[in-house]
Amino acid sequence: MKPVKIAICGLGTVGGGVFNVLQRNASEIARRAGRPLVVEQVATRHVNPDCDTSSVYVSDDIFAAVANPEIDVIVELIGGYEAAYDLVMQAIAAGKHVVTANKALIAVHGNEIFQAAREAGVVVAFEAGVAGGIPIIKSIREGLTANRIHWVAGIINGTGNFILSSMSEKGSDFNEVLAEAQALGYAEADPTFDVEGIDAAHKLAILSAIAFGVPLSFDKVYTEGISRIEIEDIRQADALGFAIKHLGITRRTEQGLELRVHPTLIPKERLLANVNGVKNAVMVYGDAVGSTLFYGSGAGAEPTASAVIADLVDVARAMETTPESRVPYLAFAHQADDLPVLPMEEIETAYYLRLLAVDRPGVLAKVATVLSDHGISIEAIIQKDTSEGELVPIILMTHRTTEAAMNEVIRQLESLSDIAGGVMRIRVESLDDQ
Ligand SMILES: NC(=O)C1=CN([C@@H]2O[C@H](COP(=O)(O)OP(=O)(O)OC[C@H]3O[C@@H](n4cnc5c(N)ncnc54)[C@H](O)[C@@H]3O)[C@@H](O)[C@H]2O)C=CC1
Ligand SMILES: N[C@@H](CC=O)C(=O)O
Ligand code: NA
Repeated sequence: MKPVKIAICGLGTVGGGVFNVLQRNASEIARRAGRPLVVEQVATRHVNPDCDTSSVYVSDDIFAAVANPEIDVIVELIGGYEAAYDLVMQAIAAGKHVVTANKALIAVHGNEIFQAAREAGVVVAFEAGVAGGIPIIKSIREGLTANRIHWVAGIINGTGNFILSSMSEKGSDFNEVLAEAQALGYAEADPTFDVEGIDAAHKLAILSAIAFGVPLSFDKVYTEGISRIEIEDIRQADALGFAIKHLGITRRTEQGLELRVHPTLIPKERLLANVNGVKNAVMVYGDAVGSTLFYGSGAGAEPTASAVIADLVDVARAMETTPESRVPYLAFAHQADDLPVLPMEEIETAYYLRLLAVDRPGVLAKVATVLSDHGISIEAIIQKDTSEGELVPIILMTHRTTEAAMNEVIRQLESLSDIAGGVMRIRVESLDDQ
C-alpha cells in the first residue's frame, strides 16, 4: 500500500516527540497501520534540537504544507487559536486530514471545525489533546459506547498535578515547581492556562461532549485553578485524611450537566488521590460498566506523541473507508441540545473552609450559627489553641450544600468582626460508585 504522507507543523516538545517516535518505531507502526507513515515535510519556526531532520524538507511556512498536494495529513502542533485555526481550516478546505494536540483550539472552535470537516469528508483527530498519552478519547468514544455515562472526573492537567504533588510531598515553592514543569516541556506557552484551570477546562469541555453527546461548551465551564492553594491547606487536608487535587468534573443530573474544574479534597484511599507528578487519571462511570479508571502521563514529548501517532494510524485506516462509516468526531451521530449546563450556584458538594479568627470565647459558636442558619451541618472542626486575642486558624468540613448557600455563608463569615481576611473554600468530592 502507498505510504501515508505527513506534514508536521510545529517541531517543539510534542512535534519533536512525534518525529522521533515515528522514526524509531517506523517498522512497528507500519506493521500496525498496514503501510508506512512518512514525514514528508516539517514546517516550524524553531527546530527541536533533539531531532535529526537532515533527511527531511524543513521550512517555517505551515501554509506551504497545506498547499503541497503530496501531503495526506497535517499534524498541527504549533498551539494557540490563531495561526492554528487558519492552518486547520485551510487543511480541511484542501481535503487533508488533520491530527492535532491542540485542546484549546478544539474546545473553542471544535463545533465549527467538525462541521467543516464533515462537509469535506476528512478526519480531525485530537486524542493527544486530553490527558496526553492516555487513550481517553478512544476509550470513551468507542470502548464505552454501550453505556449511559453518569459522570467523568479526572486530573487532566499534568503541570498542575506536578505542582500540587511537589508542594505536598516536598513542601516546594509554587513558582519554583512551575519553572521546573516549564523546563520539562509540560506547561502551556502561557502557563496561566495550567495554573488557572483554563487548560483543564478546555479538556473537560471535550470530555463532556464525547461522554454526553452535547456540543462543545467551553464557555460554560466553571473554572478555578490551583494558584490560591497554600501549603497550609495541603497539610490541613492531609491531617483530615484527604489529598487536594485539581479535578475536572462533568456529571449528568436530572436538571442538566455539571461542568466544573476546581481544586478538590478527595479521600486519601481513593485511587485519584494517589495520582502524582505529571500523571493524569480519568474516572468514567457508566451505567453498565460501573466505574473505570484510566491512568498515564498527561504531558511530555513522547507520551503525547504516543497519542498523536495513534491518531495517525487511525487516519491511515480511515483513508480506506467512507466518511459515513467513521466514528463521529464527538462520539455521537446525533447530539442532544436539551441538556443545559447547570449554573455553579445550583451545584451541591461538601466543603472544606479555612478561616482565621480572633481567639476569644464565643467565636466558634458564631461561626457555627452562620452555618446552621443556612441549614448546613458541620462534619468536623479543627481549632488550634493559642493565647486569647491572637489569630487562630479554624478548619471546617461541612456536609453537602449548594454553592449558592455556601457563597452566602462565606459572605456572612467574612463580615464578622472576629474573622480576619477572606475564607478559603475548597470543594470536597467522595467520588462514590454511582
Ligand atoms: N507539551 C505537552 O506536554 C503537551 C502539549 N500539547 C499541545 O500540543 C501543542 C504543541 O505544544 P508544545 O509542543 O508543548 O509547544 P512548543 O512551544 O514546544 O512547540 C511549538 C512549535 O511550533 C512552532 N510554531 C509556533 N507557531 C508557529 C507558526 N505560526 N509557524 C511555524 N511554526 C510555529 C514553534 O517554533 C515550536 O517549535 C499545543 O497545542 C499544546 O497545548 C498537548 C498535550 C501535551
Ligand atoms: N500543559 C498541559 C499539557 C498537556 O495537555 C498539561 O500540563 O497537562
Ligand atoms: Na489522550
